[in-house]
Order: sequence, then C-alpha cells, then structure tokens
Amino acid sequence: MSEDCCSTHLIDGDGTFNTSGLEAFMKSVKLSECGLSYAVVSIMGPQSSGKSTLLNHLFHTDFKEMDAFKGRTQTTKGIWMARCTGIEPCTIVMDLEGTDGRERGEDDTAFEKQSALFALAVSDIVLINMWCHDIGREQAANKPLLKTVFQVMMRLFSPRKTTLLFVIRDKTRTPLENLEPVLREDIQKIWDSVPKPDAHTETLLSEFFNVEVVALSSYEEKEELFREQVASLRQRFNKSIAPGGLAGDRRGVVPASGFSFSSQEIWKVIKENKDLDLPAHKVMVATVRCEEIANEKFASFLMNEEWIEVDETVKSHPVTGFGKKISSILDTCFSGYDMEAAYFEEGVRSAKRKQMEEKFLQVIQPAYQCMLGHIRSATLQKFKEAFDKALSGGQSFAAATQSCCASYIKQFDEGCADAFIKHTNWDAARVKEKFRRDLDAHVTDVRTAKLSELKASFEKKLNDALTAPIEALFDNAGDDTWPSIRKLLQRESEKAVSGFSTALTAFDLNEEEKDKMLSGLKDHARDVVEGKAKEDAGRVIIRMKDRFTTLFSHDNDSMPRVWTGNEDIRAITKTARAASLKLLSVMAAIRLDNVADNIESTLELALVDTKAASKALQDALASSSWEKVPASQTLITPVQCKSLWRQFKTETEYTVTQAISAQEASKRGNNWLPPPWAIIALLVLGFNEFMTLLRNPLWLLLIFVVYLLVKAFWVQLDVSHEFRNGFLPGLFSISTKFLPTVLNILRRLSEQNQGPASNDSRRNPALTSSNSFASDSPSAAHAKAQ
Ligand SMILES: Nc1nc2c(ncn2[C@@H]2O[C@H](COP(=O)(O)OP(=O)(O)OP(=O)(O)O)[C@@H](O)[C@H]2O)c(=O)[nH]1
Repeated sequence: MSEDCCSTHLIDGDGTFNTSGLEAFMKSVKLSECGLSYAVVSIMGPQSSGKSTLLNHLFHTDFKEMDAFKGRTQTTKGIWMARCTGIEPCTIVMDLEGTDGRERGEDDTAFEKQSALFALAVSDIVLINMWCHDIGREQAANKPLLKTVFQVMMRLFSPRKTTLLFVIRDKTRTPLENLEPVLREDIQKIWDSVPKPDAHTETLLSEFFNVEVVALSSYEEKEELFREQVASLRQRFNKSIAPGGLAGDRRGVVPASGFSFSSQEIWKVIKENKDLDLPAHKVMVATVRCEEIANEKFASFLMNEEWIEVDETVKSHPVTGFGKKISSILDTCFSGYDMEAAYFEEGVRSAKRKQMEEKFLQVIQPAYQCMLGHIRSATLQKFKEAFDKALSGGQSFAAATQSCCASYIKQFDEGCADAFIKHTNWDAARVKEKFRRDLDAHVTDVRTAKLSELKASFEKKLNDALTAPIEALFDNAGDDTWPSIRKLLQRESEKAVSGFSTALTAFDLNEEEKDKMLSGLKDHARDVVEGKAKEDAGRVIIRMKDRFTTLFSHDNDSMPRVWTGNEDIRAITKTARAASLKLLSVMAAIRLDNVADNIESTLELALVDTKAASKALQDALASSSWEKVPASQTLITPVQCKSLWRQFKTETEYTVTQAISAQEASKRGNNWLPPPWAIIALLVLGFNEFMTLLRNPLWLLLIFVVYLLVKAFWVQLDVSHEFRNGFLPGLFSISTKFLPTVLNILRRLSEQNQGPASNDSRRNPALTSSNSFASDSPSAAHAKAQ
C-alpha cells in the first residue's frame, strides 16, 4: 500500500484536533497544491456497520476494520483521515466514529453531533451507511443520525450544498427502485420533523442536500457481488467535482492550502458549541491564509539575493536596469501570491495583495529614491562637463544652455524610465523638478561667472584706456583738462559699451538685465576717472611743486636757468606759482558733468592776491565745500586748498631764496672793481709811489715778476677753494701745501728749460751725435744749453 493511503487520526475520541498530524498529512499528499481541485468525502453510520470496510474497498485506504471473529466492538474512535488512492481529483476521505456506540452510552450524543457537524462543514460528499433492513422501520438506527445531521445543518448559517449518499448495506432481494422511495420518504419525514429557524421553515431539503442512494450486497455473504458493486460505485467518485459529478454543484469550497487552518477553526467553533457561519468562516480562512501567503512572499523577497545585492549597491552606486530588476523580482513574488491565493475570496485576496504590495513598496521606496538621487547627481555632473565643453568649444552661452539642458533632461528622463518599477505609480516629477533647479542654478552660476569675467575684461580695457591718458592730462593740467577728460571718457565708454553689448547678445539676457550691465560698465568708466582724479588729487602738492620747479628753473626754451642777475625772479616766481595754482584748481573737483564753477577764480583771488582778497573770498576758503560742486565731486575742499597752498609756498620758498642768493652771488662775482671812492683815494694817496714807478721802470718789471709768482701760487694752491671752509683751516692747509708747491713750480721751470733741447735731439739724431761728440766736458755742454 502506498504512503498516500496511510490514514491519519485527525480528531481523537476526546475531541483533540491533531494539527501536526494534519499538516504532515497535507504535506505527504501535497494537498496545498490542489487549489480548489480536491474533494472531501466523509462517512457516517452506526457503529460496526462496515464503514471502514466499505471505505477501504471503495478508496483503497487502510482504515482499521473490526476483526469479524472478535465480535462487534468499536474500532474507529474520533475521526480518521486518508487520501483515496487512484481517484482524481485528489479526494480526502474521513472515517467518523460510529453513531449509537455502546462505548459512549446512549445519552452521550455530544461527540456524535460535533463530528456530524464537522463532516457536513468540510465535506463535499457525506456517505450515510445504513442497513437495508432499517428502511421504513420506525425504530431504524439511522433515524436519529439523520435527525442529527439535519439539526446540525441548521447551525450552518449558509450551508454548502452537500451530497448525501445513502449506502444501503446488505441489500435484500427487494430492488432498489422499491426501496429508494421509501427511504426518501423517511428522509423527507425526518427533514420535516426537524425544527428549523424562521429563515428556513419553508426551505426544501433539496436546497441544502443532493440525496443519492446506492445499495450494496453484504460483504460477508456476497463478497464477490459486494466488490463488483463497490468498484462500480468507485467510478462515481472519479471526477466527482466536475459538473454532473457526485459533488458537481458543491458550494463554498475552501482552497486546499487553507484546508488545515479551516478545519482546525471549524472544529474549534464546534467544540465551543457555537454556530458555524461558513461564509464568514471562509472569509476568515481566506484572510488568514492570504496573510500567511503574503508574509511568506515578503520574507522570501527580503531574502532574495538579487534584491539584497541591488539594495546594497544602490546605496553607493547607480544600478543599471534598476526598474527591470526590481520589477522582475516583484513579478515573481506577486505572481506566486496570486497563484497560491487564487482560490480564496476575491475581496480578501485582493485586499491582502494590496497590503502586501504596500509593504513591498515601503521597503523598495528608499532604494528607488537612492537610485533617483544617483541619476540626478550623475546626470548633473555629466551636464556640467558637457556644458563646460560646449562653452569652451566656442558655442554661444544661450545655445549651449539650450542644447545641454534639453539633452540632459532627456537623459534624466531616460534614467528615470530605467529606474521605473512597473508595479508602482511612483512619479519622478519632484526629483525632476529638483534636477531642473540644479541645472538652472549651475547655468546661473556659470553665467554669472562668465558675465563677471566679461565685465572684468571690459573694465580692464577701460582702465587701460583711461588711466594713462588721464594721468598725462593731469600732468599738464590746464583749462582744457576736464573737457579732454570728458571727451576721452565718452569715447572710451561708448567703445566699451558697444563691445560689451555685442558680447552680451550671446547670453540671452533680457533688456532690463542688459541695460543694467551696460550702465554698470558706464558707471565703472566714470568710477575709473573719478578714482584716478582722487588718486592724483592726493598727490597734488607734488605736482604743484614739480610744476613750480620746472617753470622756475627753466626758461621759455626749457633750458635750465642760470641766475646771472638779469632775471626778474619776482615775475618768474609769480608765473610759476600761477601755473601751480591752476593745477590746484583743476584738481580741486571732478568736472565730468560740465557744470561751471568758480573754483579757479576763487583760488586766484583768495590765494594769490591775498591783500586785495575780500573778506567774503577769505571766508569761501574756510568752507569745506565749493559752491555749485557737490561733495561727491569735490576732490580738494577749499580748506584743504588753503592749507596746501600754504604748504606749497613754504616748500617752494627755499628754491626762490636760493635763486635770489645765486643771483646776488653772481652779481658780486661780476663786480670785481673797487668802488669809485676807493679808486680816487688810491690815486690821491698813491701818487708819489706812482711817480716813483714811472721814474724807474725796473720797479715795474719787479712788480710784474712778483705778480706772476703770486698768481702762480694762487692757482697752484687753489687759495679761494682752501678758504672756503674758513680762514684758519685754509691757513693750515696752505701752510702744509706751500713747500711742495714751491718745489713743484721749480721742478716745472727746470723741466721747461730742458724740454726744447731733448725735443731737438729726438727730431735730429745726427745733431745729437755731433753734440755728444762735442760734449766731452759737461761744462761745455751746459754752456751750449745755456
Ligand atoms: N453483515 C455485514 N457485515 C459486514 C459487512 N461489511 C463488513 N461487515 C462486518 O462488520 C464488522 C465491522 O466492520 P467495520 O468495517 O469495522 O465496521 P465499522 O462500521 O467500521 O465499525 P466501527 O468503526 O467500529 O464503527 C466486521 O466484522 C465486518 O466483517 C457487510 O456488508 N455486511
């Protein structure tokens, strides 16, 4: 006998449900895989009425049978269960403890009722075993049993339609056709006699039961015939659940995977003596089972290696084909659930599926968000690179922005599509919005940087174009300085603004932004001029002094002046100062707006012609602002001008004094004749000496020689130079140099005397040889030389 047909004790005589036994049984017969394609058959009947014998012959099971030689004692206690062998679909058969058993006593019908209710609740077909001779008998053994069956049936709120197959045992010669009506009449009588709830008073028996009748010969007396009849009956159990089969119109079947839980619960309810609400029970079974299946699927998902890998990887890196991978795992899990929960209540099943999906998606959501984060950051990075490349490749800013944005938003969308999990309605719109903001922020940053770069370059050009010319204009500060600066500023500003405006067209700026930038550049140009003016105003004193010195120390031909005594230092000083004052007035204020002011006239009147200056003018210079000149345009305030002028005058005074001194010294140097009175005195007092000289001219010669000697000493000793440091140091210096100078003069004189002779000898060697011949005596030679 195969393992399939090994019977299991499902409920023992004490009413204890064998849960583990049922689970093991279900596993061994693989009942869970059957879905709705299975049938449950039970048998009820009096004790020792050959129930087990019939089942074993009918379904090839191994229920314990009574040993015929031991007498009619109870063999089956509680409920046993086995799988019918060789019958399709999978059919489970339950052998119930016999009714009216002597062992429990006549009054103990509790278990009988409980087991009958259990059998009715879980079975598609209930065999009611009865002796043939009981038919039509008032005291028939099966009558209480049927009463019980019908009574308990009322406790099922909405009973399933069960097939009651009456198996008449030990059939007599009376043909079945005659017996059946009697039996059906008995059954109807019993049905009618059973008290019913109000809802079912008019309910027909046929609404709850299919009644079938079969008669079998005695197993003990006509075994051969019995076997034949059982074999033919067996055929009726094949495909019993198909339409037209024994249980073809059954209702409310619990899916096979819920059979264990369902039967446990039913038994529990029965034991608690409660009524059985089968539809509610079915929902309850479906709820529990669907929950179990969903949990199973969820647990298997959490353990799924592919999911674990994806979940781990996505924390640090993007996963290619993320959506497909997750969708495929979910497909497997969800279709597994659908398959296993297929036969449970539709409502319960789909509600549980929804719950399960939510549970799954809660776990997957962080990974999905992570993935979107990767897509966002990776695409943004790529965008930045492409954008930089496009800009450095010479593409215009607006074109690069448009093409790169479009291309990388498309890439982002593709990435999101790749990450999309088909089981969800997750929308990447928020992340896309963020991504767009990222792009915009980057474009704005780059644009700001590029614009400021561009602006800086134009500003630099302006600086270069303005600074040096302005410096030069200030160097030559005069009446036309500010008009020239204004012209220069306008020309350079226009040039820069036009260049800048052309460059800005690439940035797709709106008019307002563009105008702002252009006016910014114009302002910068003005700032450069103002800054330069301020800078130069800080050095105005140096310029003034330079200008003064230049004009004072050079003549009209720019030649350095030599103070000979004929120059009009006063006039020169006045001119130089006037030029410096002009410079001060030019530098005193910024005159870019061409507003007339009276700075120059005020300064001239107040500083140059101080004596003639009115009190009002003096007061004007005590102010810290110029009339008609705003503070922002003031470079040097009147007070500062006054103090600068004072400083200028003080610092240039020395130059003038020097010039005057030089002029006087020069005058003194040129006037070597003594004053006329001294000449007359000399003539009067020296008349005698003069007459003496005229009388003896040798005196004249002597005086001349003495003069020559004194002159020689004067020149050699550089007497005027020596006395430069004072009389005493000069005297000392001359006394030390006197002797060497005398010797020097003597040596020179002697050299001069010898010089012509030696020169002659070099020019005429013949003469030299004759001379050498003639110079036998040194005295002769000396005489010759003399
Ligand atoms: N007269 C008669 N006796 C039978 C028939 N079939 C079986 N028996 C005998 O009846 C006795 C009881 O057989 P079981 O099959 O054990 O009866 P049961 O109804 O299962 O008994 P419990 O499980 O104790 O209720 C055995 O001795 C059988 O040989 C039959 O068709 N007619």
